[in-house]
Amino acid sequence: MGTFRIEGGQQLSGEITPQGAKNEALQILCAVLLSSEKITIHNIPDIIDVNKLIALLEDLGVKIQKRGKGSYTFKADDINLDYLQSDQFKQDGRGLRGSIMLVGPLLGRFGKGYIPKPGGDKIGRRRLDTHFEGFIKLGAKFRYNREEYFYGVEAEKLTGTYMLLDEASVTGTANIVMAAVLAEGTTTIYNAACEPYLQQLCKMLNRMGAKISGVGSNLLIIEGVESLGGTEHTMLPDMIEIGSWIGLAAMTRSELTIKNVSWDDLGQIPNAFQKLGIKLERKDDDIYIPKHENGYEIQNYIDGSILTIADAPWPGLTPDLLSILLVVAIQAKGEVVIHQKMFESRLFFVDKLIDMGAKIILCDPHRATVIGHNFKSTLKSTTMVSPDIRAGISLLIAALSAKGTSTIHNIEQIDRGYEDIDTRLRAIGANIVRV
Ligand SMILES: CC(=O)N[C@H]1[C@@H](OP(=O)(O)OP(=O)(O)OC[C@H]2O[C@@H](n3ccc(=O)[nH]c3=O)[C@H](O)[C@@H]2O)O[C@H](CO)[C@@H](O)[C@@H]1O
Ligand SMILES: C=C(OP(=O)(O)O)C(=O)O
Repeated sequence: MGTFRIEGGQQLSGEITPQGAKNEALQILCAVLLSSEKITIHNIPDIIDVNKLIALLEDLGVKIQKRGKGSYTFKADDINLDYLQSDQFKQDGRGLRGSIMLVGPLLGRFGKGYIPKPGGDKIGRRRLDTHFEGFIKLGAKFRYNREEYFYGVEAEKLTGTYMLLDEASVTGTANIVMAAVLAEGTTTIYNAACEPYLQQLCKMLNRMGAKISGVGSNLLIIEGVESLGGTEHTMLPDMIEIGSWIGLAAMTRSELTIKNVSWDDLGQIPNAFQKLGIKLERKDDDIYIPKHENGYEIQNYIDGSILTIADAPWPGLTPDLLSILLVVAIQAKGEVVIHQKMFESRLFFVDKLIDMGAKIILCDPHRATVIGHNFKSTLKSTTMVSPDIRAGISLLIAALSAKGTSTIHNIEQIDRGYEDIDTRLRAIGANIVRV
């Protein structure tokens, strides 16, 4: 179990460049299974989850070459489907959430796809019904081995159809799209998720010869094609990492520039931080955050009632930033309710923040009220364990703002989504070491 030691209370300054998007990378990497031709991908983040998925693809027989930092070529012209039944796969496939998206492309191209119950954050129930209901609608037979937690779908052929998803699942939509692009006839997916991750996936698939329309909306229409070719693709910057840097700047009262953020793909994210009173300036495609010497004040609603920040399927606010917004609110002037609607166990980490001196009431597993300090009192340093990726980065931000030396254990949870975080933090003046 890795550990960070952090000497808090420093003001940071400088520029930071976001890594390629983790959740986009997990979709795009699975899509390389859809073609026997060469696919080149750039801006792949060097993080634990992505590296685990690349290793899984290699074990499946995909020929992979590293071309430079973050750039790889993939050629899936000789796939070893027997590997999918091996104990090794049953072990490694569990290592991350994103591996679930191997199933759709395997089913679409080879008529069968298997996966052990995938891993990822333990942040409440994470069901897979939407994925498998979609595959079944396309004509696949579903089987589930309860003893081994092993899922499988098989089909002689997939046939396009209309489907209304029971929820706008991000990985579920990606999975079904990747199966449907090679189905016979037209598939219509209503209540599709439409995050930039999915938009990027659909654009890449269209460049490979797929026929997907409605990209960016919750109604996707996919005309099946016989086969797909090669392409080149570049990942967008990671919007959750961008939000994490905004939170860090505000909470440590630092002046930071976040480079090349792809503003137009950030949706509600800048707005959510601005509602907490944080000043952001758009400079070309960068975000400039000035030093908040006089703090930041939470905006109430027009009628004067207390602000609620809640997640919603895109184009609503992504749930992956709520833990960070919650931490930032600790030093704001005013009060806010953070309502995490999607996940059931993602707010329990606030106990640690309360130990550090934060004024937070956990109303129920989904809602926390934060009463801001307005920098009148500093958080106390402490020792903590990172429970999940976003709680981990939030605790790290809290530690960087606190007085004294804090220790964070289980930092693998942070490393699974943030590339070289300690080195990049030291480059802007943070006092953090990996021990
Ligand atoms: C690898 C990856 O891409 N992970 C992301 C993906 O996970 P993932 O694709 O696993 O998450 P889903 O979109 O399937 O659902 C997330 C949770 O939200 C609930 N839900 C979802 C849609 C909806 O309309 N209503 C609703 O309540 C689901 O029941 C589930 O508990 O999307 C999540 C939601 O943005 C993000 O937190 C994860 O970082
Ligand atoms: C919940 C997340 O990731 P995963 O779906 O991989 O667990 C996340 O990125 O915040």
